[in-house]
Amino acid sequence: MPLAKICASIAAENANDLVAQAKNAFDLGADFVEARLDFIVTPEQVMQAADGIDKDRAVFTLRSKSQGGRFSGTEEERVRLLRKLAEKRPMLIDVELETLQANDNLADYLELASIPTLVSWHDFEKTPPNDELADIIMEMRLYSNYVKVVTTARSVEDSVRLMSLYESAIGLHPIIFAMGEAGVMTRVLCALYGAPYTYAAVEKAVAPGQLTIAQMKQLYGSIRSR
Ligand SMILES: O=C1C[C@@](O)(C(=O)O)C[C@@H](O)[C@@H]1O
Repeated sequence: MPLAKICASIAAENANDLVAQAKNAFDLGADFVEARLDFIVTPEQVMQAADGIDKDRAVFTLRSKSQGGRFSGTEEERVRLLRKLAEKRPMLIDVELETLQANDNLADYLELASIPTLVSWHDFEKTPPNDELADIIMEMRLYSNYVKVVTTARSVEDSVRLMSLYESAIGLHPIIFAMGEAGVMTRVLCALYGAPYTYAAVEKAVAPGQLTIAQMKQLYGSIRSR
């Protein structure tokens, strides 16, 4: 049994490239792919990309600019598109906590239709105190039992402290780790703390500190072989 599952983040500007990159990621040994659909330029291409990849092994993400994403349309358009993507029933649909809080209709639909939803929250500057992060997790709990909290580690201390947040997320399939150089250890360790998978890059990092699929496999492989 591999020690950890790997989810490759795929970012491309059109459907064909995204589908090709997803195939490449699976060939390289990724267990899952995260389709960063917010990098795609038109809504038609977003839906075409969603149709082109193996949705049972895919996380669909349409990240807002306010949470570090690239989606260039209006918030109404993004929410409408999220709903259409959810109707495709991917393995998980990633929706930011603030999006669920601001859009009852979307939240109700995801719940009533039992769409597996990964509630996410990101901080691209720092790692707030753990009690603040625990409060965020409490709010996430209202929407799903899949949660993701991604912060930015400014120091190794931030990373070490962040790992104890797993205690506040029992039963929530938590994915908790930190971006940045000082956070790389958390990307590797999260699997040992019970995260269902860790994110990796195919080649180019989609977020600060992302390792490649090959690096992750090398690290986990050598833990296993001892
Ligand atoms: O939330 C995350 C994690 C991530 O930001 C990372 O740091 O690996 C990459 C994003 O694509 C994904 O949605």
